[in-house]
Amino acid sequence: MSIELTRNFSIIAHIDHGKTTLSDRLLEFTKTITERQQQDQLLDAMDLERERGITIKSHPVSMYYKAKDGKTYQLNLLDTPGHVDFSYEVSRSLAACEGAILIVDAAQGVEAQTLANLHLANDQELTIVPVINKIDLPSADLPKVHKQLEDIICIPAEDAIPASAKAGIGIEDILEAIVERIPAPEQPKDDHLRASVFDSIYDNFRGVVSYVRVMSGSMKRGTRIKFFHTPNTYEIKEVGVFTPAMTKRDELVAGDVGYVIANMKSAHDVKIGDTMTTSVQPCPEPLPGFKEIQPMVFSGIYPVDSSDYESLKVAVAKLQINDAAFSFMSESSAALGFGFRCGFLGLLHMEIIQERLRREFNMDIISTYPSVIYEVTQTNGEEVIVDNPCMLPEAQQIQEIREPMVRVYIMTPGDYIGDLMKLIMEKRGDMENTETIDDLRVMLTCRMPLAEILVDFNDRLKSMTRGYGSMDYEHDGYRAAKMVKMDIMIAGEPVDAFATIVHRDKAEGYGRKLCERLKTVIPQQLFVVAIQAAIGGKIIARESISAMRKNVTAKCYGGDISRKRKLLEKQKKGKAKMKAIGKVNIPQDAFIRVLKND
Ligand SMILES: Nc1nc2c(ncn2[C@@H]2O[C@H](COP(=O)(O)OP(=O)(O)OP(=O)(O)O)[C@@H](O)[C@H]2O)c(=O)[nH]1
Repeated sequence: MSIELTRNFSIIAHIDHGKTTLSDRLLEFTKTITERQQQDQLLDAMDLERERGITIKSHPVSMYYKAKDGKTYQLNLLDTPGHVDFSYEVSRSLAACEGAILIVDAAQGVEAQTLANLHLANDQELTIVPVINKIDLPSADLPKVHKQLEDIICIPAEDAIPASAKAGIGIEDILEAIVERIPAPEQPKDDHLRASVFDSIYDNFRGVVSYVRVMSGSMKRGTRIKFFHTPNTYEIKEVGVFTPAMTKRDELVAGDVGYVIANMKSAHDVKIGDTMTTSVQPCPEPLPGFKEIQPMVFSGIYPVDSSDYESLKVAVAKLQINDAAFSFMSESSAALGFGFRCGFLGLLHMEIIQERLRREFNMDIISTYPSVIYEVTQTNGEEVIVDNPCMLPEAQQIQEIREPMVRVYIMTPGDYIGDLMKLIMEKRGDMENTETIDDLRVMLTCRMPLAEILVDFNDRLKSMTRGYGSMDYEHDGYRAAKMVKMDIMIAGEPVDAFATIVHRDKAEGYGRKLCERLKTVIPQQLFVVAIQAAIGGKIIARESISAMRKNVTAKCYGGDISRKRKLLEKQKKGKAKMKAIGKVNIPQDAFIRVLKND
């Protein structure tokens, strides 16, 4: 297919505005996929994605469309993950396109994620084709959405294509707009191979499959390739396109979107955003935009039963071969035994990995409170990066601690602004902008510490706005803050699994909460147990559990010795599941309960 007849595009949208439904309709209309296949494809999707109703990852697809001008075009649709954890992948997919369809729900209007996605598309200077979806809904309000497009996004309302992905309205108009409005890929300036790797998956049988957009040159089976950010060279075993199944082709040329299989054995052999070129005649410099993926959120993962350590090690290593964004290192904790310190792109990524360990590997795991990365300047001038509260240098050795920040976009009905501003302040955020979107809604922009939105910010936003508020965020550098390490001591012994880095002003409140919660999960002992929160040796919160003599046989009056024995047996078993912290026995699930509840 000649380059003038190729169009590369993505679909961007707020969650639930109809991206998946529209993609399916485009595939159906171009007869790329039959209804029967569509069902199969749905069955193939990861369980997790279906349960959560979000698309985490999906394949690009090539379709052929005979346009009204009589010519047949190859349209390559690159899907983008719809979550900020994967925003680097989104930016690489967008960089491989010339245009994007921007879907806006006719009833809901522009949302926070619509804007965040649009920023990413504008950064890549893509041609935007706005589509107003769900016009079949009785609550659809086209004039309102038109006004929002003009006021907020600065797109002329007449450019927007009214559509219903569900009812099949406007599908042909969208395809025509892709052909007419989105430019063909640029003619390459020379013949050097330059292919941008925008995603990769790991296949148990074929190893790494790289998804690429070829910018110039060509490649086929036998071509020797190399990258700019990994050292090795590889020989290509197979190239092909997505129809949507992987379909072998003789060659990929400039303008094409397809896949490359070379003998790469681990997800770490190829980095997303890197440039693939030939090893014999490499292009002089890489394509722009590469970034090393940095994990932003860390958590310890431990086997509940310490004899499962080896199996857990095998499981995390397997996951890492699949997922280059996931990292781990062994660590040990006095409270939890041997386990791993794991790095994730964000909270959703963390949950996905934990779920996969549970489901695919049948691991019974416990994870510690998530932590972000802190940059620490020590008094001796040395810089250290801290991802584990236990590794924070002593207070007197610290000159400055900087924490990661995010810029948050919040869309909310105007009535809740007051409450939301309070929440933002409580979370140590700074308001940057308030903009009226329409008669009902307002968009707030603020800068907040990443650590503050990690756990419950979105939930509180949702409940505060009765579900009408939406948010999205992007990473925005580091800022100095008064962070301190808070220890939790049980009967005088610090328990490393509960150590956290908190803001000095919030330490008391958080310490009190943790102590109260621990009090409810630690069983009474034969002596009084003190639960204390401390900063650098100074106690800031305290609870105590009164002593009790536990006599399990008390209920068995008199005779029945076998029943007595049974109860004693049971008590012994119960003891085995306890973890001894100093002289206090803490039930294993106490950690789970306390850490989970947050
Ligand atoms: N009434 C109506 N409903 C639609 C239309 N398009 C999609 N929907 C419904 O809206 C819901 C969300 O659609 P999806 O296509 O899954 O949304 P999405 O944007 O792909 O969501 P993510 O994959 O989570 O980003 C589904 O229940 C669809 O059936 C439409 O044109 N009209």
